[in-house]
Amino acid sequence: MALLEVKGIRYVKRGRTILDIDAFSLEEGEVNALIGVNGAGKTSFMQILALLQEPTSGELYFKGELITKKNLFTLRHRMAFVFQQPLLLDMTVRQNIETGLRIRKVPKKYIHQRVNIWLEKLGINHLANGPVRFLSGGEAQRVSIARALALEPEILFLDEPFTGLDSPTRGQLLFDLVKLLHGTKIATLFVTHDYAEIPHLAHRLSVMDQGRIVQTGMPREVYDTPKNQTVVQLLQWLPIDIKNERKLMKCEGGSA
Ligand SMILES: Nc1ncnc2c1ncn2[C@@H]1O[C@H](COP(=O)(O)OP(=O)(O)OP(=O)(O)O)[C@@H](O)[C@H]1O
Repeated sequence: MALLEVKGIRYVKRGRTILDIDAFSLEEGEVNALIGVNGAGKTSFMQILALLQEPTSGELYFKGELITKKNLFTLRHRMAFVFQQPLLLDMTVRQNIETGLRIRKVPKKYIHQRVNIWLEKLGINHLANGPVRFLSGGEAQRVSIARALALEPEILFLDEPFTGLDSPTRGQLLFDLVKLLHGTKIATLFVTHDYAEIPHLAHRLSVMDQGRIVQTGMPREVYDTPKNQTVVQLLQWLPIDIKNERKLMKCEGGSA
């Protein structure tokens, strides 16, 4: 069963249809990369999935249960969001991670221990008691990811989390995140404009165009059988390893 499922979502703003999505699902434990040109509707869609925005019409289901105003608040607490900008509070690193746990009413006695675990996992132990205002972009994004993962969400939304980071910082953070996510059952939807991240991180790829999901599938599948010209055009920027992987499979007698 899908963890999160969309049925016939429309999102209209100032008379304009921003999203018109027949069906979409996020499966348990999967990392799904959402791509599309600027303005395609990725952030709007993610905010609706994360229950931060209400669609104009349509239905969302969490583990088969219809999401309504009644269960919205509880279900939102089973999700976490990492924004493009870390959006940290002007306090210490530790306090930033603790705040979300307090809001979600995690018992006090567990908070310190849980924060320690995620400080360690994100490699930011040494920054714990310092103010966030002196952090570099990469460090701040690590805090933001630690804050989200410390909530132990069932679904994680990452909206271009590596934007603005230099290549080595981005590469290391990506490497660490892959290890963390693939070692958990957290379903993740991440928006990216850097297609080099896709083969490392994503089990599935979803392509968005003008407010619609035009194709979803394994990255190589989508690359091999693009549904339309938009997908073809976008995927010409896919990194060489996906293309090579396809050739490699052929050489090894694979079916690709
Ligand atoms: N509150 C709003 N009111 C009116 N239009 C909006 C609103 N929010 C988003 N839009 C429009 O909806 C479209 C989709 O925006 P969105 O930010 O979701 O796209 P995106 O794919 O995330 O873009 P990018 O890659 O540039 O971040 C854009 O044309 C945007 O101008």
